[in-house]
Order: sequence, then structure tokens, then C-alpha cells
Amino acid sequence: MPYIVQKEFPADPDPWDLPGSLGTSASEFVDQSPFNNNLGSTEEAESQDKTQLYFHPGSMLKYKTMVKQLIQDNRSDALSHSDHSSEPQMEGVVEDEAQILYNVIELKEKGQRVIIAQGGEGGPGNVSLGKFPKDLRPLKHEAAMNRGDAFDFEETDGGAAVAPSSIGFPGSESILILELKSIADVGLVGMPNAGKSTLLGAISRAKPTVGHYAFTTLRPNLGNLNFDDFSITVADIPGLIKGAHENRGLGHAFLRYIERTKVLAFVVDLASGLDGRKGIPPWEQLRDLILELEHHQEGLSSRPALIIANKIDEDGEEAVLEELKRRVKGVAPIYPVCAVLEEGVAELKDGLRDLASGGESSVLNMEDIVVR
Ligand SMILES: Nc1nc2c(ncn2[C@@H]2O[C@H](COP(=O)(O)OP(=O)(O)OP(=O)(O)O)[C@@H](O)[C@H]2O)c(=O)[nH]1
Ligand SMILES: [Mg+2]
Repeated sequence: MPYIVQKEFPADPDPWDLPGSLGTSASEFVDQSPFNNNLGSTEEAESQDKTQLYFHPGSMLKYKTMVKQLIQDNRSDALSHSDHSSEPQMEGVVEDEAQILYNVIELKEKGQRVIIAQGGEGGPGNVSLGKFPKDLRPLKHEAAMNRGDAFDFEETDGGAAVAPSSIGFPGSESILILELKSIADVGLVGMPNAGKSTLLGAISRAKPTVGHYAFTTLRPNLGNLNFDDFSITVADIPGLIKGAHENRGLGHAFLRYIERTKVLAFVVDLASGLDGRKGIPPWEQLRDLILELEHHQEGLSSRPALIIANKIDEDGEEAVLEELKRRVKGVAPIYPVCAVLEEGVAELKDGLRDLASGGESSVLNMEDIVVR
């Protein structure tokens, strides 16, 4: 083989467990690159350059320059040698080490582009070599090279000497984990079975799966709320349980969906814990949800929020709703709804519209909820 490229990727990284993937700025990333100027002398940096490939565009530029230089060097070598071998002598030159880099780039603008894998330089291509005799077509030549056959210049019909094709340099490779940063304007946040999916179906044309068991939803469902002059996207986020920040009930993945919404709509189940039923009262649901959000990422619960009190059709819910209003009085607006019968949905849509459009909004703080 004319050259060896070894790539060893460590164990598959879990996209939800990338250390430092939150809050690490692009500049920190650049600082990790050995191409950075703080490496000491330029020569020192150059010598490291030749053994490593990086995904970062700045690094790629430098790599490209290095490869160009190598090609030029090889061309002049080829010209000065009498054996006319046009194959670049690259053995051992391009050996790259796999690198795991976080926050390679954040694409924020429409049309923004980034090079994440550079194509290989050269070979010069058929055009540069003129007409090929049939038995010297590039593929045959490459196969023969791999067998170790010797090559001489051949004569074309017109009598001009042409060199066999050259393979060129390999391109770089990148394995990327792409992360969607923003999924919706509003996130429906609640415990399993609170009725989030039913609610999304009631306020939009989305048709998410509904089930009377926990964790029916494992991926966010999206729905659009269209107003005359305005449209908002609502995400039905999978249910969170206590300990979600420690990844209980796939909490890490679900909490990260919440990071990608602008405002929060806490959905609580009024019937939970009612009349000796299994479950926890709505104010405790709110407290637990806020705690999980804050444990996952400080300030995550400090987004504009409203509360949706679902299942007002259940017997005995009036007392629970009054109790809920008393315990969170003056904190965030409460919208009582029955998602299955679509009661209270019109008022809720107006509330979501105000919230998402940045009108008057309130934040639901832990201290503002009376639990005992
Ligand atoms: N009585 C009553 N039941 C409801 C209401 N809304 C939803 N439900 C029921 O509550 C159960 C859970 O509904 P889902 O919409 O799947 O709940 P979810 O919050 O999406 O649950 P996960 O996906 O597990 O997080 C289903 O049996 C629904 O029929 C409601 O307004 N009243
Ligand atoms: Mg659901």
C-alpha cells in the first residue's frame, strides 16, 4: 500500500453523556487544538500538525496547507527522479489520530456552512494526463500498483509519453453526533400520565400516542398552534419522574429536550393522589419537576411559565384545584383543562400565545410553592 491511515475511535460516545458538552464555548474548543499558537514555537506546532487531523475548520485549513506542501514536494521529487514514478511517496506521512472534540460548531444562521471533513488532494486527474491507452486506465493501474507491478511510461497513439495515474491523498473522516438545539417554543413538562400527549392532541392537529401507563411518550411530539398572525410550536416532552436528573426514567435525555424550548407549560394531574389514589398531589408534582430541572441545569426552571391543571372532569378535583391555586397563588397563571373533552383549551391557547410571544410572563420558583 502506498500509505497507511489508521483511525481508532474509542468506544461509541453516548450523545446524552458527552462530558462538557453543555456550557463549553467554541473558544474553549479552539484552545484544545494543538494548532493553537500557545504551543510554543511554530516549528514545534508544525511537527505535531503532520500527525494529527482535526475536525475544526481552522485546523482543516492548516492541514490543507500541509498537504499542499507535501504534494508540491512530491511533484518536484517526481520530476527530478529518472524512474518517472508519479506516485506520491507518502508512507507514514499522513497518520492521523482520532480525536473526540466537543462543541465543534453551533450552526445558528440560515445558510451557515462548515467543513467537517476535507476531501483528499490530488491526484492530478485524467485530464492532466491526456489520452490513456486502454491497458493503462487508472483503475487497472491502481490494482497493478497494489500487486507491486513496475510501471513505465507508455506511448499514446500520437507518440506522446504519459504517466500512469496517481491516486492522490486521502481525505479526512469525521464521525459527528449532531444535536438539535431548539425543538419548540413551548415545552409541555410534567410527570408521566399527566395528560401531556392528550393535551397536545387537543390544542393542535398532532396525533401523539396516548396511554394509561407511564412513559407512553419516549420522544417529543410536536404540534403547531396557528393564530391569525402568529404560529407557535409546542413539544410534548416525555414524562419526568423524581430522580430524573440522575437519569432515572431516561431523565437525562428527557431533560435535555426541555433545554431546547423557550417557555415552559407545567402539566399537572389533578386526579393524582386524589381520594387515596396512587400518585402525588399537583403542588408536589410542581415542586419535584422544578427540582429536577434545576438539578439538571441551574436556571432551567427560570423560563417564563404557566401551569396547566389537567383532568378537571375527575370527581373531587374542585377541592384539589382550589388547594393548588392557594399554594401557588400569584406565582404563575393556572389553566384548568380537561384534555380529553377539550374543555378550557381555548383559554389555554390564548395563554400559550401570550407566553410564547414574550408578553407579560411569570417564572415558577421553588420558594413560591407552598408544599406543607
Ligand atoms: N380523566 C381524564 N383523563 C385524562 C385526561 N387527559 C388525559 N387523560 C388520560 O391520562 C392517561 C395519560 O395520558 P397521556 O396523554 O398519555 O399522558 P402523558 O402525560 O403524555 O404520559 P407520558 O407519555 O407517559 O408522559 C390516558 O389514559 C389519558 O386518557 C383528562 O383530561 N381527563
Ligand atoms: Mg405522552
